[in-house]
Amino acid sequence: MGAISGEELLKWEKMQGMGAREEKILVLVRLRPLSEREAAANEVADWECINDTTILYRNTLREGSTFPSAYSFDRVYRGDCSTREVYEEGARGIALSVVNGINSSIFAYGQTSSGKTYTMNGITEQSSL
Ligand SMILES: Nc1ncnc2c1ncn2[C@@H]1O[C@H](COP(=O)(O)OP(=O)(O)OP(=O)(O)O)[C@@H](O)[C@H]1O
Repeated sequence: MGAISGEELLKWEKMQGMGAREEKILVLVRLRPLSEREAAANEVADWECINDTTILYRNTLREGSTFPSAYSFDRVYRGDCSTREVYEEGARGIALSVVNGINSSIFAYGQTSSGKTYTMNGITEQSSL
């Protein structure tokens, strides 16, 4: 993994808004692309990433639900983002902060098949490169 540089720490603090000393929890959301099976069944994604921090939820199941809801997070990764990008921007700083003696943890939360294992295995592989 290597040591964390001052530049990386600054970038990490910037991502957290007011700075790492004030913000304790960072919430990153990664959307996964539709699987081949879902695409073959003409399913559509209810979630859409509209910028780096906001996702829209369109409830296609509920009739009369025409207005999408917007949710903001510290960082949102769209379905075509690579695991490398998620690692570099979202996880590397946290992993390396441990080397600097900062207690940190990364955990994945989401419904079944949302990509927790894929992402956590992927960032672990990236960190060992
Ligand atoms: N970003 C992605 N790009 C491509 N495929 C993905 C991505 N995320 C997940 N997948 C694929 O989607 C499927 C479900 O992912 P995964 O097993 O990681 O989900 P999970 O959240 O760990 O599920 P569970 O809670 O059931 O263990 C897998 O086949 C995985 O390869």
